[in-house]
Amino acid sequence: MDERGTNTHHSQNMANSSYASLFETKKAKGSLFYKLFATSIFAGIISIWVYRATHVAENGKLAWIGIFGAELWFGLYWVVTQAVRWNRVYRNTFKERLSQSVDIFVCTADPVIEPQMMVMNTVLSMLAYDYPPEKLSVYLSDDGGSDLTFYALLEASGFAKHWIPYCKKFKIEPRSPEAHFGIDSDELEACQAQHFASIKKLYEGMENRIELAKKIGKISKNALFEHRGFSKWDSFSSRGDHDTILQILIDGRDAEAKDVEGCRLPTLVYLAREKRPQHFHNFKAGAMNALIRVSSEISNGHIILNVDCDMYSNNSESIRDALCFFLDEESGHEIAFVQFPQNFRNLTKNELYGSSRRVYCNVEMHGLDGYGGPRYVGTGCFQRRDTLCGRKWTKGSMFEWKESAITRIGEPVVELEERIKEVASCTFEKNTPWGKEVTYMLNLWIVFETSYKFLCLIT
Ligand SMILES: O=c1ccn([C@@H]2O[C@H](COP(=O)(O)OP(=O)(O)O[C@H]3O[C@H](CO)[C@@H](O)[C@H](O)[C@H]3O)[C@@H](O)[C@H]2O)c(=O)[nH]1
Ligand SMILES: [Mn+2]
Repeated sequence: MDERGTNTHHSQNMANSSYASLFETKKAKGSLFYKLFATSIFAGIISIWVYRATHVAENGKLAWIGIFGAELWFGLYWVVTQAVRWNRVYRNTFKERLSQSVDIFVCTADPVIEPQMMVMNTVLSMLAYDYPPEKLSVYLSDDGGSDLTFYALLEASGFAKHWIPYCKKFKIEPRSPEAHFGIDSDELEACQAQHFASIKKLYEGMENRIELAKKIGKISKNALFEHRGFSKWDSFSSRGDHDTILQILIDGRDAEAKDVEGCRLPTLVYLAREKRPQHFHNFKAGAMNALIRVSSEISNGHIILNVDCDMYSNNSESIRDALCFFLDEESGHEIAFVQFPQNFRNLTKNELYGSSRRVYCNVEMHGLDGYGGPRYVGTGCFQRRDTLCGRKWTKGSMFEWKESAITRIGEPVVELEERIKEVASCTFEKNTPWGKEVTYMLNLWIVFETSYKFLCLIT
């Protein structure tokens, strides 16, 4: 793989224009030392083999065979592990000049095993990304078709008006409320401590209302009457048999959609795609397909981020980090996705089960990156919308950003929702070019459909 950002081709480019790379690639520090060290170990292994082969034991032949076999296996294993350690590269971003629109898809499927508060923490951490709100849209796909999840999202959209400005003001990391409220408030500065207490109270209020609604099995009468969205459940028979429910909870086009400090808010959409018993729904892949189509009619973001509902963003700058790769003028057009592998929270220092996946994340992924890119890991992945919609890669072609159609400006929300409901129907993919060519069958397209270079960024 070429050494993007540091090679000679790049320096020529620098001389010709004012082009500045958006990321740099650095070889691992001490790589020469490591190679020498590895070579010396390899020499040691060979000497052991030679010694063993030339010193066949007279007595105890069985033991000799056993030991030689073990040494051969160890040597072989050691050589194989070097493949992902030999050529490590690390990448850093430069986050200026980023202006693309981004659509975030959060998928949930079961209102019981994926509790509402967990899902809302995911959504809130996405809404609070450090990125211009008018270029950010968050879509919650609810395959459980639960009015309780819809209610929780409605509550979260209200809480977001306090949470987003709080995060920005105090540069909170990470931006999942639950993770933040777990910290020790005694360590905060006096001015933040006061805000911390009041926003925590708001959060607990929201949590209590959601848990109460769950307990009594229905949404509080007030909320029911307040929001037109609940009427969509009138024709709902079961989670496997219902019409599309699409609700734009925060309309980013509306200049009046503001947080408590008067700043614009990102768009927030609830989608429960149509489900019918006679049509197979294809799990997360089916949800992703519906989300791609629905979002193309609402925000049509250039870049799509998909996350499972059981993870939250750990770094509010991830969008800008990812864009630095996609927007690189020299090689950005060769990159189909940038991913942030999932990590676990609350690991103990001495955890024994390999859950921190240190070697995988800090060594082997970079090792594979050195050869052109690691494999796709499913969630936490930024993708170009056009690559998901069947754009073919041709060598040397530069990627052109098309501005999203602005025809929707001025169209009332209710009409917009009704018009695009159809693209989330369970029969949309039948006998249409979309169904034949585009259908995003979970993860497989990456392997079979693209010849892009894949890139991995771990922060
Ligand atoms: O009908 C369904 C079933 C699942 N999901 C969602 O899909 C996500 C992943 O499903 P899960 O059952 O949690 O699978 P995991 O094995 O935990 O997921 C890993 O493996 C999947 C398949 O490779 C990837 O898509 C995921 O991103 C990756 O985290 C979750 O957010 C679900 O809510 C739906 O939206 N609709
Ligand atoms: Mn999961």
